[in-house]
This record gives sequence, C-alpha cells and structure tokens, in this order.
Amino acid sequence: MTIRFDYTCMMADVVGERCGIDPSELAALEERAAAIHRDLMARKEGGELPFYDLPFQDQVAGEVRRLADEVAERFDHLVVLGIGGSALGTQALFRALAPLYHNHLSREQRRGRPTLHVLDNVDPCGFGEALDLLAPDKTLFCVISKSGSTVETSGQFLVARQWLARAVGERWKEHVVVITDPEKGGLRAMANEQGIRSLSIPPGVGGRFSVLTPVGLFPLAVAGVDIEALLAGAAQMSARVTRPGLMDNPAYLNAALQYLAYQKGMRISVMMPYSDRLRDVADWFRQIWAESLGKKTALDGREVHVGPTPVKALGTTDQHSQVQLYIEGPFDKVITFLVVEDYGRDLRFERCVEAPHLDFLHGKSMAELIRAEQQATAVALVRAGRPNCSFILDRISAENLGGLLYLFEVQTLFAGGLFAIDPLDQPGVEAGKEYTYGLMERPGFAERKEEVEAWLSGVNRRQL
Ligand SMILES: O=P(O)(O)OC[C@H]1O[C@](O)(CO)[C@@H](O)[C@@H]1O
Repeated sequence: MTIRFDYTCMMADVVGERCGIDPSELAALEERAAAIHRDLMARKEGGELPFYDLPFQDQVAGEVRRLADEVAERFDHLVVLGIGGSALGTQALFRALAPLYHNHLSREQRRGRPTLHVLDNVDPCGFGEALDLLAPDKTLFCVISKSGSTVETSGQFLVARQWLARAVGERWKEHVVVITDPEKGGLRAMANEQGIRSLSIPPGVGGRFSVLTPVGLFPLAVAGVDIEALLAGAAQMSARVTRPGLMDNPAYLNAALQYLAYQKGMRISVMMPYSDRLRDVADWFRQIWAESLGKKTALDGREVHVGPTPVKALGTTDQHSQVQLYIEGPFDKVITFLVVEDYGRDLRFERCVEAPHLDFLHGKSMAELIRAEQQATAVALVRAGRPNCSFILDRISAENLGGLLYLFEVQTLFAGGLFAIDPLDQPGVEAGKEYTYGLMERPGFAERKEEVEAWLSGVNRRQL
C-alpha cells in the first residue's frame, strides 16, 4: 500500500498568508492534539471505538466470504437496499474496485460474479425502473440498516418483498440477506423469527463508520472485490493513523490543517478525485465529514454552530464547471485532490493528419493529460492563493482504498476533537425523521403529525 499525503500547498509560505497555514499554528495545536490522541486511544482500548478494530476481524471476513461465495453461485443480481452509511461506502468501493462497466459485462467477463446495484432512495421511478430490469428468480436483496428501522430502507424492503413474493411466493425469504445490529431493531427480529440469513454490524460502530463491517464487505465480496486486501490495507494504515505525533500522523495532520483553514474562513471542503473510479469516494466522504462535524455546541455559554461543508467535484470534468469559482470566488474553500499515479492502463494519442492543430499531443497519452491537468489546477490554485492538498495513491487497489477510507475515518474522529463536538452522533436528523413518521402515521408520532399539519395550514405560502 502506498498513500502519501502532500500538504505543501496548504502552507503560508507557498499559498500566501491570507489562507495558508503557518508552521507555528500547527505547533500551537500540538498539546491539544496530544490530549485528543490520548482520549481516542483510551476510548479505543476501553472498547468504546470498535471501528478501530475492524481491519483485524478475520473471523468476520471469513463468514462474509463464505456467504458471499454461496449466493454468488445462485444469483445473477445483488441489490443493496440501504441509505447513508449503509450504502455510500459500498457504492464508493464498488466503483473504485470493480470494472467501471461491471454491470454491462457478461457473467463470464465478471468472473462469474453477480451484478451489484445500490438503491439508496425511495423515488418510485428510480426504484421501480431498477426492478423492471431484474428477474426475481435470479435476484438477491441485501437489506442493510444499523438501526433496523430507517423508513426509506423499510419502504424499499416492502416493495422488494412484494415483488419477490409475487414471483416466488414464500421462497422470497431465500432471496434476502439482512445486515443489521446483532440484537436490536425490527429487522433483526424479523431475520431471527423468519430464518432469514443475516450478518451483524458490531454494536458501537455507527453507520458512517461501518464500511469495513459486513455492511460494505458482503456486497463487495459478492461482486468479486478482494475484501481481504481491503482489510489488509486498512490494517496497514492503522499503524500510521494511531501514531501520537501530529506531524507523524496523516489523519491527524490533515484534520488539523482543515481545522485551521476553517478558522481562517475556509468553511467549504472540496474533495476532487482525478479519477472516475474514485468519484464516489467523495460522496462517501461527504457523509462522514458533514454528519460527524456539522454540530450545534456551546462555547462560553453561547450556542455555536460548527462544521465544514463538504463538496464533491471530479477532475478533470469539474475544471470546466467549478474551478472558476474555486480560483476567483470567495476565499472559503480548501481543495483536497485524490491523485492516482498509475491508472493501470493508458491510451496514447496518435497523430491525426486531418487535425494538425493537435500535433502537440502526438506521442503523449490520456494518463499524462489527466496528471498534467491535476498539477496545472493545483498550481493555478496556489497562484490565486487558494489552499489545497493531495492524497496520492500509487494505484487504485483494494489495499489503498481500505487504507484511504480508514484514514478518513480517523481524520474525522480527530477533527471532532478539534471542533470539540461529538463526531459520532447526528441529533440534527431526528426531527425530520419524526415528522416523516408522523406524516406516515407511525404509532407514537401523532403529535408530530399535528405539528406538521398545523404548520402547513398556518403558513402563508409564497409560490409563483
Ligand atoms: O443504517 P441505518 O440505521 O438505516 O441508518 C442510515 C443512515 O441514517 C442516519 O442515521 C441518519 O442520516 C445515518 O447516520 C445512517 O448512515
């Protein structure tokens, strides 16, 4: 595994005083960083942060692998039903590690593995049209929910079950694998009572930190991803991101740089992979960074609201959509590039006599072009005084991806310490969930329904 963190262009001597970080600012954080590190390690040792141990669970990987290989023989399609942390990691790693057009290949070209579909919404068009393309007899649904009660996943399950039952009757239960808490929740109860196959998410591992549990491992293993290598990469990274020193630990260092930049007004964190395969890593990161750090807290008796806003972009595509804003717009962004050194294939540019204006490209290649564009964008940002940093992967591999996501998880926890908030909760999403339950008439939420209805009837609507 080779991942380097390059933070040259975050520093004041390179990017300028206005947005850049001075080494003295990092030095001033060292004592606090040491205290956060001690706290994290104590909680890790006390079993309060079990996500740290996920890369070392060989037994779980074995169990996942056995079930994945069994269902891969029997089914042509695996459909993940889940949302947020129950879907984004799988989607990100599937896009990174399976062939980009995996689902368009023949089963033979997919080395005998099923296609994988991650459905993470309750749009009846999106969901219905996905089902229209599948054959119930050859389809397995993987219902993933840590809480076992998320309404979107529950609704998806009901539609999928009905669709299956219409075709295969009572055998629908053989077409479902449940991944949820080992003891709690309605989904666990149903799996146990109905004898539906299931895997567990360790208690204490929250949804957005669960990609290395069966949540991500099972669907990825079914699709043919090397989950053992994914875990090995995370295990290797674990040694780097549990180092105590701020300047020795890439997760701590980037958290500190992002935090210091935030204090200087850079409140937007853009993640910009220069790789189609890594595109959805930025989507996964969006959840972990937003839901973990976007919090209401108290400072000197005052209510304060903190949290960088994560934005996803794609290089080179968004150079022609977003970069104008990043270079000349407000000084409120830090750009994090995900850079790939070796794309694993390349396409050369041949001379085209009919297009002499393109002669300068002759003999060069697409990989050279995309690498040049990333460097050019970084320099253009620097010249405009805009801070940016890069995670440089020598190649896109399961080891590197396991390591990278694990690093970002630790970075998020450490940033939570710097922002002095709890990065593991998400109280702000509860109100919306409860109003939805009220409107959908879930028992116990009648008051919420009345509240929404009173608001809807009392508000002076302004519409054109
Ligand atoms: O896995 P669950 O419990 O269905 O939750 C799905 C998502 O909903 C949230 O609880 C709230 O958005 C996320 O933290 C979580 O990843």
